[in-house]
Amino acid sequence: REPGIPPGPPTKPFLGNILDIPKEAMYRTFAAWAKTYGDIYSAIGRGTIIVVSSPQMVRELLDKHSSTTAGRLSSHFAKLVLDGLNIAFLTASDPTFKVVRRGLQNLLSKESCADHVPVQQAEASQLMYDLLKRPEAYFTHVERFSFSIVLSVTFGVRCPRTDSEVLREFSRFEHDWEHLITPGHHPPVDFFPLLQYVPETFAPWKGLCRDLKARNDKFYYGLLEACERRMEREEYNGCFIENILLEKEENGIARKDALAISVAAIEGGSITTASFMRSLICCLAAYPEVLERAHEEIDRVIGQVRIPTLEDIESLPYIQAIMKEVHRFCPAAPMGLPHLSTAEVMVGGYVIPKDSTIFMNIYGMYHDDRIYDRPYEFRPERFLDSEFGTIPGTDDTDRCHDMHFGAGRRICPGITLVTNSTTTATLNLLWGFDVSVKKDPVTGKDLPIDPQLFTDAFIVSCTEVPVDITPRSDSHAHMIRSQYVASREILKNYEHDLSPEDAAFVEYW
Ligand code: HEM
Repeated sequence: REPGIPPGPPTKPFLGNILDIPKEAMYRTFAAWAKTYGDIYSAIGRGTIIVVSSPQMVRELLDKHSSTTAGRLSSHFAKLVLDGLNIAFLTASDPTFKVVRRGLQNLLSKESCADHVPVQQAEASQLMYDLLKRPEAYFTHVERFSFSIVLSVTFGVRCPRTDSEVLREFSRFEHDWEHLITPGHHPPVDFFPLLQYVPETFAPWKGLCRDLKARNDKFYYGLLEACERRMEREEYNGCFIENILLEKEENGIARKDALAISVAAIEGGSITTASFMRSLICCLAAYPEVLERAHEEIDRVIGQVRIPTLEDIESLPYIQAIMKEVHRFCPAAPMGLPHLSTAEVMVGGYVIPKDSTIFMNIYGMYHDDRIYDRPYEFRPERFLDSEFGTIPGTDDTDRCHDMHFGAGRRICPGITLVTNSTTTATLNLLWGFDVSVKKDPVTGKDLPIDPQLFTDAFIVSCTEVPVDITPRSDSHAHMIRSQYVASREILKNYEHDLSPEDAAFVEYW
């Protein structure tokens, strides 16, 4: 440990804390260490790691010093595979970073997001219809829903089926990419840069990177070219790529940058949105009293004769509390995305050296029992008892509702889009369905589920659990079908050049 840096767990010679940091569920270890070492502590891994574990420290280090803490770690694999196409791996001084961030502002601003609402509502209608038909596949239905929204608003095409080739290809790439960058699966090239020069015979990861790059390019340039071909045929639907290319003289955004902006939205917005919906469904099954109270509120305020829409959330405080509690209980990115300090900074009397990796301990902050009463229980009413769900009397200075979206210059740009998607889907789900744990066919008792068990990935959710998702009545089911029929008018605008299987699906649903 360098002198003056925050304290932390004892280190071993040469290895620092590398052996203490588990590859899986690292956020649980970070949360436990915060109890011993406080709001800001350090660990030694690939260089100095700084972990911030209170809203005040987040404000100090990531917001106030954002000009020096908005870097990202360099990744040799990201350079080889993504070739600058994914903003999450670009450092803030990279010229593409500014262009992509500005483009995302354009695509995801509050005003632009208002234009995306009809697509989100229509996709939520299909999600409800899918849940009516095949509730047991809820895990993949929400994946399709999330992916189709970002695909529609960027490239102007949708994903009608959970088996659509475009989703299969995307998921396969994400899976292989995550495997490639998970520590322990391949030699740590960033740690020992000389490994870059090992001949390919002894470095199978080099071939793998080439293969992944080819697949990634084929996937995204394929979507871009399909959009350009549609534009040549003058089949417009107002998607982001169309707008950028039509106004390229005025906006000066190059084709590759337009692509990078769309890639950012797809990579950032697919799995995260699905993760929220997956955790919501698991928690509703595990806590039936929450669902009962949500039904009571929605029946009282909305009634059973219309399906709620986005604006209705304003008059449904308990459902707002449920949504906040899902983000608290299972934050999709439990450690955010690591930032890198690009100069030395002083915070809280400690030195944060240049090139430190900074993690925001989102999971730890949301599960601190000094701040949240019974943090491991799903209790939406905590957000009715106090604004931030904290124990009354807690010092809420610098606390905000968006902690799970990161901080500083790299804060998630998709907050409005995801809030609109998840709110619409949550309202539709709660209005129309009962969600309960499946029963054991022999004993008739609920099958055991554990909402504390999260998927093992960088973006997490509650795990897939055996649930029954059933319409609340025949009348609810009938209205869900009618809403889907009506939404077909909107969805059709995004159904160009479908594969024969997708075309058959949208015709004979
Ligand atoms: C539940 C949903 C979501 C959660 C919890 C979430 C969370 C986060 C977090 C924690 C970060 C890292 C912020 C930081 O470095 O401080 C991030 C970055 C990012 N998110 Fe989200 N996000 C969600 C949805 C979305 C959506 C819908 C989009 C786009 C349509 C999106 C696009 C991005 C992008 C492009 C970045 C990288 C920003 C950068 O590196 O400058 N996210 N998100």
